[in-house]
Amino acid sequence: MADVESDHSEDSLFDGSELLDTCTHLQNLPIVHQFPPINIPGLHLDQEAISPETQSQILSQLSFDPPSVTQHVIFGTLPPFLGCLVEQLRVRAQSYICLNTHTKLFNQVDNRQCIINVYGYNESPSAYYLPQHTDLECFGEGVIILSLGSSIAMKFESLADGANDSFELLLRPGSVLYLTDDARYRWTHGIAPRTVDNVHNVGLLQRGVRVGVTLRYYNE
Ligand SMILES: O=C(O)CCC(=O)C(=O)O
Ligand SMILES: [Fe+2]
Repeated sequence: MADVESDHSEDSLFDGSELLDTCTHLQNLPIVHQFPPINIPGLHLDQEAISPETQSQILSQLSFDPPSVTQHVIFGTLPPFLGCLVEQLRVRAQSYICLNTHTKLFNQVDNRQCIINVYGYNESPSAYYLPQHTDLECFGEGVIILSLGSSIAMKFESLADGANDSFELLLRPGSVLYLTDDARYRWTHGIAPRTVDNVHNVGLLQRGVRVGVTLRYYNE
């Protein structure tokens, strides 16, 4: 009897109650969609826009020192490693984004602003947290979000009175999310503080270190 008890306590990662807590926690995770589950004007997700090689090249140019330095901000001319990529995305997006929207995203006279954030630099859920928000008006309409390094779920919430609509969308490494129109102004976006995503038709995906590159225009 004594042997059985000591075997159990030494080998088990969880006691019974912790295991139950973990299962309940996983069951309560929201479903993360691989594709937008509803049609929101101005929401475009290009799942495979940036090759693994280009992602690595960009990541090799960036350094962070978390928790004090988790962000870089660039105003005006983009460094060549980003400028070349934006030019490739501009050409690529012509095939599936209409001219009016494409102009909002890629052909404005204002200066560029680019903000680069690292997520998941430690094990804490809060290292992934981005509060729900709409981007400030001064950034103009077209918002481009590149995801590098690891997948993450971005949450969208409708601002329409009483609508209470929300969903989470998987942003894979190498994907590009474009926000204009309703997606830019009538829905908020953010990232829930979690370390795991429960992805529809895939299952649980552990979040890793992700770098988000957000490109906008800046009208002073
Ligand atoms: O880093 C991201 O993925 C998104 C950042 C964002 O939404 C913002 O800077 O406004
Ligand atoms: Fe944003």
